[in-house]
Amino acid sequence: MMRRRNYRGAASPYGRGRPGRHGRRDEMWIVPVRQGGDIFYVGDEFFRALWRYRAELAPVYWLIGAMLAGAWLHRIGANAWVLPVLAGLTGLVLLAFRPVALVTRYPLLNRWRVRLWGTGFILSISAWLTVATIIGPTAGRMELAAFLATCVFAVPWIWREDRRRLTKVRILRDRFPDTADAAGLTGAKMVSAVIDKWGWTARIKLRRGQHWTEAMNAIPKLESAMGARNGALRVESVADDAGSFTMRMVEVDPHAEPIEWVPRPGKRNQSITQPLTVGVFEDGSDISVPFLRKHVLIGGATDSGKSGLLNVILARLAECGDVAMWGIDLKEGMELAPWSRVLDRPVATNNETAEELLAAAVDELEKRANFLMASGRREWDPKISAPALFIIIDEYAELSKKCQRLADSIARRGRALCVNLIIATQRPTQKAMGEGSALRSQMNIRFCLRVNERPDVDLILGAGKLSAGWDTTMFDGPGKFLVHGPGLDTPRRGRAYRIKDGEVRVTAELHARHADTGPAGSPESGSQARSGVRGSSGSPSGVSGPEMALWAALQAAPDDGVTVADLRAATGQSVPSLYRRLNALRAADQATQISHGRWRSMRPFPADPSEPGGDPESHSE
Ligand SMILES: Nc1ncnc2c1ncn2[C@@H]1O[C@H](COP(=O)(O)OP(=O)(O)OP(=O)(O)O)[C@@H](O)[C@H]1O
Repeated sequence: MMRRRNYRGAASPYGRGRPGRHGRRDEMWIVPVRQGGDIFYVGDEFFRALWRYRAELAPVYWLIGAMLAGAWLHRIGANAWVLPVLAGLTGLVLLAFRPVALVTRYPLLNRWRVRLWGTGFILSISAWLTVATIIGPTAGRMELAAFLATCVFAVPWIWREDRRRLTKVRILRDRFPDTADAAGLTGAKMVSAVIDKWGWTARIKLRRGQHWTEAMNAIPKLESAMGARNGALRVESVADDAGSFTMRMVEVDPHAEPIEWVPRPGKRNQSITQPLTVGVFEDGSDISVPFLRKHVLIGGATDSGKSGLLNVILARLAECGDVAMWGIDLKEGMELAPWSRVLDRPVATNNETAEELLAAAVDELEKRANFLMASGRREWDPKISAPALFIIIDEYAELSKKCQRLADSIARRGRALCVNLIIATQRPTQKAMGEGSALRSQMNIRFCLRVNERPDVDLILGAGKLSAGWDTTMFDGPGKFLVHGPGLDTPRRGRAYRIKDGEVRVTAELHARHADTGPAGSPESGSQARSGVRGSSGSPSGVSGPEMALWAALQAAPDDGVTVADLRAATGQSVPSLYRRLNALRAADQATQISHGRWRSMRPFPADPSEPGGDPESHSE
């Protein structure tokens, strides 16, 4: 078989058409030879460095560029002063109006500080060039002026956070071959790196024939080669490539100090269908927890940070447009009071109002179950018009037996229906959770903060967790926890964000669902507590939203249908939105128009739940 020839004419046994590697036994040594002597090599490296570090060297290039441009304009003649003036004006106009293409290419222009810097830069350089055109770039003190202006603009340019990060990435990448060599991973290359607050993460490509587990074994050597502290480095495999790995260097212990709360931008534009970030793992990565259709248990000793974590979860849920929340706080409503405008029902502060609230939740759950059965579906898909309902219970052990029975019922049946519990308690013993209750086993996400007794870990996280290495008795600061749940099955130490009282107030204000009416049981909220809930979307349709109210009204409609005016009253929706939904239901063969302006459901009797049915909500709103 003819072998393909490489570029030097040597036959490659691998037929790749490129030079073979040094040292193959059946191959002669091929040493790449540079044309020219050492001076060319040095020159080559020098120009490469000028290009590679162009961002850092930019101030020098500006200075040289300005001097050359000034000299050229001056040679053209004094009348050319109009050119730098026009160029400067164009720059200022572009900066002021920022065309989409420009901002897409340079997103930093969205920052006012960058624009301020840009305005100053354009004004200075066009003014200097105008004068240089008329009197010459070296006349008087023109060079000094250019040098000083360059220094002034270079400081923020060099100091920019992202530029410093970029420089650090480059240094890491350039040094990595030596580091890898020292750790016995000769030939490994850093392909990319990202710097963050706590350290950096890099993707490493190993030499062919090496496996990522070799990097795992080389961790102590890598730490030593990089001069890092013990335990600072983590190595993880890359799913689709056994010869690559991800290297995470934690330079600053993220848990050494409280981690400040980071709100999400925008107003209620998050969704419960996405995991919510509640804190930071010890390696600096975000703790993203999937709350959708999950019951949550938070356990820990006094002052371990349960209420703090509960506040973070509430803040994250408040940011979701497709979530409604109710609260029970038997510490006289102290913990949940700041959230009263976010909660869709007055906070229950005693066992009587808690019982009403939980009974309403069971009622809601049954309505949802009937609705899903009638529409042939099994799971509630939360959306703004049909939100997921979370019932937050601080200090569960204080609830009466009757309340606990209702909560147990919600825990058993509420998951698929998006009626979920978030419970905080110190020790979830069988007694505290209610005798004969299966509530604990229904909790799919469990946060275990510091506990005083080792067996409490098993109580909170589940039997066998302590012996499997989940131990929180040694945790020193408040807010530190281990979390167990779907996708969270290794004991990684996490710390919740610290959300201060002021931030709670700001978040609650930003995501307020209604005007404040005080806790349940207070005179001003009495009528609401009795009548049920505040409409989660301002409609009279209750927490399930207009979608379910519409469906219920269509199902209850007589044979000659229900009028659009009645549907409006039942759902609180506008006529165009109602017609949009009605047409979608009609297209799905679930509703029919009997006569002008009169509608009813096509399926007045509950369908067989095992039968795959249409989804009345699957149409765009
Ligand atoms: N993530 C956190 N980071 C830093 N400090 C925190 C954090 N969470 C809570 N703290 C602080 O720890 C202290 C106790 O917190 P918290 O009240 O939440 O504990 P707790 O477990 O609810 O206590 P208790 O059982 O007495 O209600 C408070 O001073 C709070 O500011």
